[in-house]
Amino acid sequence: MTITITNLVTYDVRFPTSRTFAGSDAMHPDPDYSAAYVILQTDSPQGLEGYGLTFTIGRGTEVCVAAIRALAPLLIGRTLESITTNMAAFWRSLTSESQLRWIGPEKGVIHLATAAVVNALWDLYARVEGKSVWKLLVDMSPEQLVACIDFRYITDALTPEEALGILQRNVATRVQREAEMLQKGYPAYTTSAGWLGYSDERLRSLCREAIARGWTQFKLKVGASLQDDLRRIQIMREEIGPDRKLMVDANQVWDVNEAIAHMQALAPYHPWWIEEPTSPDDVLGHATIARAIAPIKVATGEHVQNRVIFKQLFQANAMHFCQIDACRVGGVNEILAILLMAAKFGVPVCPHAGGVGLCEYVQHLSIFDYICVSASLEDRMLEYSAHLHEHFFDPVVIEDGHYKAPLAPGYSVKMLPETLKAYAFPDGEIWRQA
Ligand SMILES: C[C@H](O)[C@@H](O)CC(=O)C(=O)O
Ligand SMILES: [Mg+2]
Repeated sequence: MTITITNLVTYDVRFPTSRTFAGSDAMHPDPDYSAAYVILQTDSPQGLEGYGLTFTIGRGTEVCVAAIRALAPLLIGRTLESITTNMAAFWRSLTSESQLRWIGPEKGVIHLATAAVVNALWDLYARVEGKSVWKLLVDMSPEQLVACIDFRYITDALTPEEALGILQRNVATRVQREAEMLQKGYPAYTTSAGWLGYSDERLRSLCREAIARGWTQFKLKVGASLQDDLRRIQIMREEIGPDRKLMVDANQVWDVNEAIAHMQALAPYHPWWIEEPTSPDDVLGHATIARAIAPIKVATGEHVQNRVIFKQLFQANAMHFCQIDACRVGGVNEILAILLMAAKFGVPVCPHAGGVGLCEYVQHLSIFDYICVSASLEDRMLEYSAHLHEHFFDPVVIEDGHYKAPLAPGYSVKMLPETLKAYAFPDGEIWRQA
């Protein structure tokens, strides 16, 4: 079926989560979870559209919307087929557009916008094929997958031939892992008990509720005063016991030496990883921290801007867990490059999902990663945060601490029309009442 993209519509959608401190951390104490949301309209007789978003936390969403509008002429008028037959070339045409590139390149707002548009395109592609995005990827041949990747700047770490080799060695056993995913789902951890703005009582009661629901792995926000962090980690450890996993997340507030000192003080509570201990751009700083605080591990990625910085983090042994974000880097195509580099360097991928729509996105990426790339669940888990799923047509389904594999066609981020209306900023009723 040949379909043409006829229009791109974008929305600024914001949820007032700062009112309850949901999503709060040491660097972002008052996030309003938000999305620069995209609809790709087409001439499909069935009315097929593609839906994508990039995650933001309030002010600045309008800047992402403007960047998405700047990219729109690169898609409007194109047939889906002309794009999918050479995905890598299409991706490069967006990220290397001769004038827009200057305001990146491949980073910041223009790259967030690229992600929204590229993800909307994958959503459309999957809907046309009648598959969920993970299944669309799983059904592609290794050659087709490699043809989606722009290898510019990463061939010193991963060549197309090596990427092909990784994918090919897993082909024979894909079917078993796909059946396992459909039956058991992908293991997860919860972030929802430990937001920084929650009181000690709330932290305690949310840990209890989460355990009752079957959660076995927990993340706690840290990075306030050491005294507060010690008190809060003690509460979480008391509640979850010595055997359940506890991870901590500082959201970039520390200098390198502060991170080391702080983590040495928290070490008696056995955190499994420290996430974003310092600036996401500081590759060598992460490596220094990783060496100094072993056996505590280092995780990062939600603010890592592109495959080039991920490459350096891998090359420098600077992170033990790779936390891809579905819309920080340039959408599915760039994620494929990062998953394959992670496999080559033997680093488990545990995606970032604390945000609106991120859980919906990353379930597809982790399920694909397991079936086709890593072929392992060891030390791997997907983040889960409990808020705002009710705004999607196909919200994530969690059972017993696992994500159920999504089966509906697309990438799962299509929002309800009433949500787009009520939470539109600044004119939706939620904001007019504020
Ligand atoms: C501002 C976001 O909620 C951020 O704190 C999420 C995050 O760091 C995570 O989920 O990890
Ligand atoms: Mg984080």
